[in-house]
Amino acid sequence: MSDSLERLYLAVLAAKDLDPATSRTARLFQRGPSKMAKKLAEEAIEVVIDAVNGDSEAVIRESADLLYNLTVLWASAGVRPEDVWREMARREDMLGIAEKLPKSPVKLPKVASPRVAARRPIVALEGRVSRKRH
Ligand SMILES: N=c1c2ncn([C@@H]3O[C@H](COP(=O)(O)OP(=O)(O)OP(=O)(O)O)[C@@H](O)[C@H]3O)c2ncn1[C@@H]1O[C@H](COP(=O)(O)O)[C@@H](O)[C@H]1O
Repeated sequence: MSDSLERLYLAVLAAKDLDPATSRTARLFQRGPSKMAKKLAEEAIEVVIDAVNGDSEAVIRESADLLYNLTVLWASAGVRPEDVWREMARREDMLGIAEKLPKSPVKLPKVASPRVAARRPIVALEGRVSRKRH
């Protein structure tokens, strides 16, 4: 996956200075970051709609369009795929540390914290509302 995104990113860089009349990518670079952002958002919304409609084939197609538009915005913003991979690796490392936390049960404080106490009336209210509905 990261290999094909890197190839796509390089293809986008190679196309950005082509003739906007023949290259979609060059056209997006000519129109600038706000147009790129709009296209990216449109593709994201299409993925969301297709997912909600249960159309997995369309989700796959629109996801590929979404990734293309994401690489265009990265290129415009001076962000390289490896910058994103580094951030992902950093997060994986953090999760790795979390997994190494002691597995013995954590003792809860005897007195509920103010946050938990403050939530109690809301829970009771929710209970009353749902009883009225039935
Ligand atoms: N990989 C892609 C790629 N994937 C998806 N798209 C998108 O293809 C979609 C086109 O689908 P449609 O014809 O249905 O167009 P549309 O969304 O209805 O309408 P518009 O996007 O034209 O407004 C657009 O949303 C593009 O954003 C891509 N456009 C270009 N590339 C690659 O980008 C490189 C540069 O290509 P050019 O931009 O053509 O120079 C090449 O390697 C291309 O293969």
